[in-house]
Amino acid sequence: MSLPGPDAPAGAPFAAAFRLPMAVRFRGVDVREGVLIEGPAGWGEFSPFWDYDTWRAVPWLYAAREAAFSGWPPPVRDSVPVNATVPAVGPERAQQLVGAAGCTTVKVKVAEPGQGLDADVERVAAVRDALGPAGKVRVDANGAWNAEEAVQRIRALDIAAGGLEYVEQPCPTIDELASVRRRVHVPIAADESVRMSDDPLRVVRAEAADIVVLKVAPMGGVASCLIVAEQVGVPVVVSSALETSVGLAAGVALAAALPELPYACGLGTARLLAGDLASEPLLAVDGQIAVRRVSPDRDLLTASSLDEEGRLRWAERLARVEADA
Ligand SMILES: O=C(O)CCC(=O)C1=CC=C[C@@H](O)[C@@H]1C(=O)O
Ligand SMILES: [Mg+2]
Repeated sequence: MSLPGPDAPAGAPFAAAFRLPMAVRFRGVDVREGVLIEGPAGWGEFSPFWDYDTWRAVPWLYAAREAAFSGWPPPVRDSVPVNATVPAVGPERAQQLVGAAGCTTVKVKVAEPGQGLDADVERVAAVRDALGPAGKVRVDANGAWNAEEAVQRIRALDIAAGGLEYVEQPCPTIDELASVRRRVHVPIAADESVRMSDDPLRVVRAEAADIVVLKVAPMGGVASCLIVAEQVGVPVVVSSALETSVGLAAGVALAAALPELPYACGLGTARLLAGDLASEPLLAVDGQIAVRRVSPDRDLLTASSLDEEGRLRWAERLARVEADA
């Protein structure tokens, strides 16, 4: 089995597997891989991380098919505000990233395996320093802390930041999030508790989150995220799944279609990749990304295409996910 390519029979959707190195290691990932598919509505990206099993990758396929075959609801704004995203790097590199991004909101990764609270405090303080007093600093712990650790660390990071906008997923479980939320004044945002759950509204019913993070690919597309946003009853933050600009365009479409957009979106992640598939990547200018569709550049796609072994790996994965979809 292999992926259909430019030589596929007439009428078959074009699909191409890609591999792009990250500019900075992020969530343990050094390389992004995936498949682009083309349909009558445009291009979609299917790029579930390899730690997503077949069942968890199904929503990524729905999101890619929506982009390629159905399209997205009309936008209500023509640009969306984004945050800069700072991985678990040292304080100097963190300041460089903040300076290069030109955003007034920054999300800082904390609780990286192998690092301690000191490194987080240093990074967060450096980001505040680079941003100035008017900017907003949020942190994301990816569920690494237990409730007790979370309470202590959030207090320390809130001081280092001179005030945190919110803390994303401090603990893994909804019960822990609820307990932490009762004990700190920093707002709690739920990410994994929403995108990895079979019931994305449970976290809010349990009064465990002030804010909900929505990611188009792991949540099955723009339309399904809009339904969650409508039902959830708390503000939402649209964020990426580290896609190329082709996939990021779906997140931008969601942010563009939401009736309210009170927070900067975590969609400024094209900068975390060392390359892209579009000749004009979805990069923020003055902290804003313009709302538009993105098509890959054929030469960039060819330059980033996977080798035979990689194409086979993705063709097999796609077939497994399609069988479950
Ligand atoms: O929200 C952002 O600023 C960028 C996106 C981001 O942080 C993430 C994207 C993809 C995978 C996740 O581990 C990570 C997150 O936890 O939110
Ligand atoms: Mg997160």
